[in-house]
Amino acid sequence: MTSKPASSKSAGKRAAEARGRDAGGGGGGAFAKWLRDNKVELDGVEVARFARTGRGVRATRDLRVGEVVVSVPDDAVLTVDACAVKKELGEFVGDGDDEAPSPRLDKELLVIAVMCEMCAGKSSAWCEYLETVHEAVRVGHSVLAWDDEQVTALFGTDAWRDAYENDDETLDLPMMTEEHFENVVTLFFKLFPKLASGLSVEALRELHFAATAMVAGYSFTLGDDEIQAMVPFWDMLNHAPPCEASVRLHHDQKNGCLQMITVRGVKKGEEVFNTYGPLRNAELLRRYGFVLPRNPHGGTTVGLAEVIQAAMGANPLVVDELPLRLAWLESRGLADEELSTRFFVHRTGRPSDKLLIAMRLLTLKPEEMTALIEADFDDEEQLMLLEGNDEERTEQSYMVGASLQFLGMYAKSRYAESMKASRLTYKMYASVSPHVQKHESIYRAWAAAVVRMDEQRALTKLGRWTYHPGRSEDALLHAWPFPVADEEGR
Ligand SMILES: C[S@@+](CC[C@H](N)C(=O)[O-])C[C@H]1O[C@@H](n2cnc3c(N)ncnc32)[C@H](O)[C@@H]1O
Repeated sequence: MTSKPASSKSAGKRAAEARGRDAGGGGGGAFAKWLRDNKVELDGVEVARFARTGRGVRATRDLRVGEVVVSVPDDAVLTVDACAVKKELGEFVGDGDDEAPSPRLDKELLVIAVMCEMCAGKSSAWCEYLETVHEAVRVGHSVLAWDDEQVTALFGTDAWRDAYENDDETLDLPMMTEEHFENVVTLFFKLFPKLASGLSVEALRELHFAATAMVAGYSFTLGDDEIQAMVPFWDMLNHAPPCEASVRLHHDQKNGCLQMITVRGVKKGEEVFNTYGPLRNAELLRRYGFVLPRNPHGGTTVGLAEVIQAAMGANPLVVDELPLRLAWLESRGLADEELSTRFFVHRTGRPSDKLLIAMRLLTLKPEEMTALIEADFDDEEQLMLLEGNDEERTEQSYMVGASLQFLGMYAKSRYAESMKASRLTYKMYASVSPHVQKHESIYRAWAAAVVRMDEQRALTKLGRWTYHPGRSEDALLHAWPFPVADEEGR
């Protein structure tokens, strides 16, 4: 786990940051000139500051649905293909035609591209744009800038796990940042030392953290080819949940530009929102460094190890047959050797279908497990027998329910603070601003409490969901999945 200690910043740097925070407006005249020079067209919108969301985009007149309010020429967009070190990045990864594309590498290459453009300073075609983004990231709350004590408040949350432990290739940045620096970035700059412009390893590390936060918080994934891109001005819009967003994004192939088109009317003076997706607070915090106190998207995940522990609470016999049962789950894509599989619990407490299947399997009696293994899934009669008679189903659903109760309890003990303490922190600091420098630590403690509370609530509700009087056996006993994952090539 890594974090850049905020406390190590010099007083001068802090003062400069405070000035940046107080500067208001839209990143200064240099950025505005850069937008004009690069033919970025704005119609009815401008950069402005808002009390709740900080810098964002404001409507300068009433906007109707279907208007193109921002148009960014393709060649103003920063991608690996457009950057000044395209050739070097190509050499670094090889032509790679035979290899499966790695979604993680695409993002990591854009981070290196951003680093090289920043090292190039004024000679970069994106200089003033990147400076504006860099300044925002320096005064923002990317988890990469949290010190060790601040990070501790996130222990047990999905935000913490995905930022520091999860090595799933498809996850968005930031993830495994320190490993990326050691294993990819240092190799690149060893191969092309001139591109580092004489920066020491430590300075490169710091630049890498900044570039990672910039790509994590500001980049877009474009088109069916999923090209990673920094799109100037598009990235000035703040986030709202999908149902509240004011614009959609569109590539106008004919005119070679990226457009932002309104999907709802916006009154003059109001903020224009993009949506970064249906994201929970754990994701908003990890990727962008902020949370929404009233976020319609929530829930949490539980790990396979927690699921096994809970199942063993209800059915101690699982211990003897664990390898067999895990192999069955693995064959259905519901487990893995490292026990890193995770299962979703909805914000209402509803467990995912996969979690219900795993629990049912882990709490079966040994003879029921044998029948399941021997079942011919093509034989409907056998399948009906497998589903059991009324008495067996009542017993199975009781076992699933009991294990889910244990699961809620066990999983809640993984957090740094109890739910009561999280709620207290949340209430105490409810009016804290993310944009005031002296609130930096308090905002981070508050944001961590919001993330914990969302997750702890979902786990508490998991217990209530399970024993809701209206819950039927069928809701607890998910049908056995067929076919086997391997046979389907999944
Ligand atoms: C793509 S940028 C948007 C422009 C950014 N506000 C700026 O000044 O450069 C994403 C960053 O904006 C901030 N942000 C976006 N949506 C927000 C919201 N609804 N509330 C608070 N901050 C938000 C977060 O700091 C996030 O990392």
